[in-house]
This record gives sequence, structure tokens and C-alpha cells, in this order.
Amino acid sequence: MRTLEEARALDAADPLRGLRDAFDLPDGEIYLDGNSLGALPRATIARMTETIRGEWGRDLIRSWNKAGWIEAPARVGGKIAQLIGAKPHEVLVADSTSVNLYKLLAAAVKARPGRRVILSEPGNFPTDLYVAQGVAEALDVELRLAPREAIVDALDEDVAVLLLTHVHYRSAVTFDMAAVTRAAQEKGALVLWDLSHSAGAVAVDLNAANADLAAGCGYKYLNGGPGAPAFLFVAERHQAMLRSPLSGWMGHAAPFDFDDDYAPGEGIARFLCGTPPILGIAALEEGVDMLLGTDREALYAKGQALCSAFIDLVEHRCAGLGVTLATPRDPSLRGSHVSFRHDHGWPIMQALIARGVIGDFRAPDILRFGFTPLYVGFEDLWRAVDILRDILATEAWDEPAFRARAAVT
Ligand SMILES: Cc1ncc(COP(=O)(O)O)c(C=O)c1O
Ligand SMILES: Nc1c(O)cccc1C(=O)C[C@H](N)C(=O)O
Repeated sequence: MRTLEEARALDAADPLRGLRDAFDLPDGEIYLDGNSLGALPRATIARMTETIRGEWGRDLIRSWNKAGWIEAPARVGGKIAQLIGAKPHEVLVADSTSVNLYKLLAAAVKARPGRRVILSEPGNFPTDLYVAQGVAEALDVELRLAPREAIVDALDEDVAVLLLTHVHYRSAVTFDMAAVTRAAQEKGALVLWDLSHSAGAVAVDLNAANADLAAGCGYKYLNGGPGAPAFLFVAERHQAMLRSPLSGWMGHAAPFDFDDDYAPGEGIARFLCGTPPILGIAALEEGVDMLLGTDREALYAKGQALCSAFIDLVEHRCAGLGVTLATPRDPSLRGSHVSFRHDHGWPIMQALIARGVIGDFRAPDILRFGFTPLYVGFEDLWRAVDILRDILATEAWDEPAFRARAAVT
């Protein structure tokens, strides 16, 4: 796709095109940051009004039973399970991704007594490494890092758990989940997958990969809203032997018996901790329902097509302007975002945002563009590249206003 006419023809032929109207997106902007914060589904606005006014305001405490609040973590977890190739009772909505990583990592280390290593890769998303450092300190084990090319060789009889992010947050490069899981399991280790950039973005089949454990964000491709609750997955075969280190009352076998002693709940329910965030789960459910109502094969294929078209167009139209691709060309090896490097990445991204193209910047030099196929079209992509080319060619980014750093990037 090289011309605006070709882009329009692709949009006209896109069976998913109508879904864009299901989102409340600002006019005149091209939103390429759904990999960091998904857009607002219109249905969420009505759902939140009902949950707040009707369930909270009118029915008050009765809503725990009457509106199914108490089942919400398992109900919405069961829906997310369909997006990640898991059984409904293997997924739960709870806490944040960071907290879920903590619970699952600690549980995994405890389940492999005598093994003293958590293995991960340098450059994994910071929270994954920070949480692993915290678990290592709390349980007196070691965090070992090995580059991804050497990760399988770094697996030995000391490794209790391997912690990896399936789609890398910068480069979008993916791990072969089934192959890495098999290699780790052959050495007796468990594997914990961070699916934050995968769920709702690419096909994931945890059961087919014989995955052990996983966690991921609700606010990216699941469109659950800022700070949406996260999800966690524990394979059925491990549920009885794993214990959450955060033994809160909602994970108790009988929370409303109000016993003094903790007894873990049945199955995945033991990974709840405190009272579920009902408003957040309600918003998340709308985002998830929209994905469940969509032809996901077509969705993921469109995401790949958008990424490929973007790579081709940037390399063609911005040739010689200092951008180099930092994402695999092969669609089967990447997620649904594309990164380019440029020495002046920060001010370039600020100049893009000022002209209505919303991507993000990851230090030191990554310009990152997310392609959420639910609401991004080929004409958007063409226009975004047109603006990028203009900003690069005219050096319009070279302004003091674009150099000022913000607290959140
Ligand atoms: C791979 C990955 N893991 C985890 C997180 C975030 O975790 P939390 O929602 O706990 O901030 C992100 C993004 O913020 C991420 O990209
Ligand atoms: N969770 C975020 C936040 O609270 C503020 C800004 C960005 C985020 C993100 O999600 C970052 C994202 N995980 C990333 O891949 O960089």
C-alpha cells in the first residue's frame, strides 16, 4: 500500500471497519497508542452509568448478590480465557499485572523447593524485573538474567521459574511460547508468561502451549480503561499445589465464615486477595465483550496487515530521514505494534502528537506505534506516515517546546 487511494480501498474492503464507530475517539486524531492505553468503547459509558447509578447508587450492598459482583472476577476471567486459549476456570481478573506477577512468581518458587533461581531476560518490562527482584529478596532466591538468544541454554536444575514477556514492549518481538515452555519444563521449571502486549492483539493459545502460568494487563488491547484490573492464568493441573503469598480473605475457601485461620479457596479463586474493584471490572467486561463479539482471526490478520503496511510505508516514504526499524518484518514473529529508532525520537514524537498522531516514545530512541485493528484503519496509517515524513523532512521537531520532558511518557 503506497497511496491514499490504495489505503482507502483497503478500508472499504475491511469487514471490521464498522467497529471504529463503537469507540468514542476524538475527531481529527489518529490514535496509535492502544498498546499502552486502549480507547474508550461507547458501550462502556452506558455500562458504567448503570453500574454506578443502578447497582451502586440504588441497590447498594445488595448488588454483591443481585448484580453478580462477587462472581465478577471469575466471570470476566472466564471470558478473557477465550482470548488466550485457556479454560474458563483457569483465568481470574484481579489486582494489577505487577501484583499478579508477584503472586504467581512467589507461588512458583515455593512450588519448586530446592531450586534457587528465577530466570528472565535483561530488558524485560521493568515491573517484571522489579517484581522478580522483590520476590527473590523475600524468598531468598536469585534472579538470573540471560539474553533471549541464550535463555534456553540458561535453563538448568536450579531454575524454579522462567519469567518472560510474550510480546516485547519495545520491539514487539515474540517468543515461541510452546517451544520455550517445553524447554523449561524439560528442566523441571515452571514458566510465567506476561501477556500484557499479547491479549487481544495476537492469537495466544496457552493450553496448546501447555503453559503453566500467565498474567497480563486489562487496559491495553482489552480496552478496559486506565488502571483496569489485570488477569492471571493458572493451568488447572497446578491450581491445587500453588498458594498465593497474598493470602487475603477473598482468596479464602469460605470468606464469609470469618474464620481466624487462612485456608486457600478452591481452584483459581485462591489467587484473589482483597475485594474486587467492581467499577474497573465492569469497564473491562465491556472491552472484553467487544473482542468476543469480533471475528478474531480477521482481527489479528488486520493487525498484522496494518503493521506490515506501516513498516513498508515508513521505509519507503521516510528513507534517508534517520529512521531504522526495531521490530521484526516477519508478522509471525511480532505483536501488534511497530517501533522505529531515531536519534531524536522524543521531540519527533512530541511533534507528531502536536499534529494529532498519538504514539509514544520509549527511551533512549524508540518511536512506538500501536495498531489496534478494532479502531485503526489504513487511511489513518497513511496519514500518520505522511505527517511523520513531513516532520522528519522539515525538521519541524527541532523546537524547544518539543524537547521538554513530561512525567509520563
Ligand atoms: C509487559 C508489561 N507488563 C506489565 C505492565 C504494567 O503492569 P501494571 O499494570 O501493574 O503497571 C506493562 C505496562 O505497563 C507491560 O508492558
Ligand atoms: N501503564 C502505564 C501507565 O500507567 C502510564 C504510562 C504508560 C503505561 C504503560 O502501560 C506502559 C506500557 N506498558 C509500555 O509498554 O510501555
